[in-house]
Amino acid sequence: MAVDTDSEAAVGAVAAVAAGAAVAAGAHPAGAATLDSTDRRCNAGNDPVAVVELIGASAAVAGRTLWGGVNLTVECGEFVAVLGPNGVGKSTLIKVLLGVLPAAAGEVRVLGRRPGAAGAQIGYLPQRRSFDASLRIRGVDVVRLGLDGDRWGIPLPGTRRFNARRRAEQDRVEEVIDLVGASAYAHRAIGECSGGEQQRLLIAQALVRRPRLLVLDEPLDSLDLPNQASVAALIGRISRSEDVAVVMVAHDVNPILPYLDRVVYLADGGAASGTPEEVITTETLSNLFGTPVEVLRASDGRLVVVGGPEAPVLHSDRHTAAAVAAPPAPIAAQRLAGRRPNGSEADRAH
Ligand SMILES: Nc1ncnc2c1ncn2[C@@H]1O[C@H](COP(=O)(O)OP(=O)(O)OP(=O)(O)O)[C@@H](O)[C@H]1O
Repeated sequence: MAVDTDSEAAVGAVAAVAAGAAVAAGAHPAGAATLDSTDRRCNAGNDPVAVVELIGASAAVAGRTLWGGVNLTVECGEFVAVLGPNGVGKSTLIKVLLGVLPAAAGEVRVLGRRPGAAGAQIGYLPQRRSFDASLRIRGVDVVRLGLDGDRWGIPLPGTRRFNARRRAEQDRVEEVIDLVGASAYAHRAIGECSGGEQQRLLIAQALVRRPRLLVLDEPLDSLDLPNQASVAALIGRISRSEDVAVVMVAHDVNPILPYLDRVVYLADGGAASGTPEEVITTETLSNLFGTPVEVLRASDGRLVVVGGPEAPVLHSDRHTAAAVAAPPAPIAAQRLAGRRPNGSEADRAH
């Protein structure tokens, strides 16, 4: 979200970002229960409920079908990218997962429930956030808004229960700041932090309630290449260490390629899903877009897409067509091979 120089607007932006977390938190009354981590682990891979499941799903806005036939299963701790050209409906897919927009057809389940019903277990980072340099709110306070940004009323301090909850919350805020590597600057004003530092703090905010699903809308947008690489590595590490499934909209797959389990590639009316090796191929993308598309692999493992309506994995800056990609990022075949084998077919529907 862009913020102008008016500091009031900037404060509004903080609230709006917190509201992003709160949208995900839904009407869940924040409290000690939300800090309990005992029910959020992957259960050694035996969890019977997929975190996200789409079966033949399609979406439409203003009577226009954006994409359709999406089949996707995201298991606990998996990292999935949503790819496709500008305006194809990537953010719309996120709206469907959050329950903001109903699917036009097919079935969508999030943590075994209808979208929107499991809000407290979803951390959400909306698209295009930034803070004005004059904003004085500290990073740690922005993270804390992820815990209590949706809490109304004045708490009654002094009680043992209140104090215990405050301590637990404080511990969690510090823990998650440490997790994203933001301890060195979390007590500075957020407006003084760099774009990459702000992004880490916002990821901490989305994680602070220990969500089982992290939904990120272009979190690498507007970061320089080194920051794209380090934030991508952070998200990949968190998906494993915190057992949180990640669904991330991306315009350039290369920074996240080493960490991905699956991709969903959206095209006008259709979609393809599967492992990156299955989907990001000359054959699959040519079929999907109905026009010749060539996928080239550079010697350092980067993927370059040539042709088609747009080359979404080609460029790191979504506003230029320059063939710049992430730092060396070979596909970690062993990582992909080590993941759950189910759902690995490239589905195509058009
Ligand atoms: N409320 C709405 N009414 C009408 N059209 C809409 C509405 N919301 C989104 N759209 C249209 O739906 C299409 C998909 O939008 P969406 O934001 O999901 O695309 P996207 O793939 O995320 O795009 P980008 O990569 O540019 O962020 C766009 O053409 C957009 O203009």
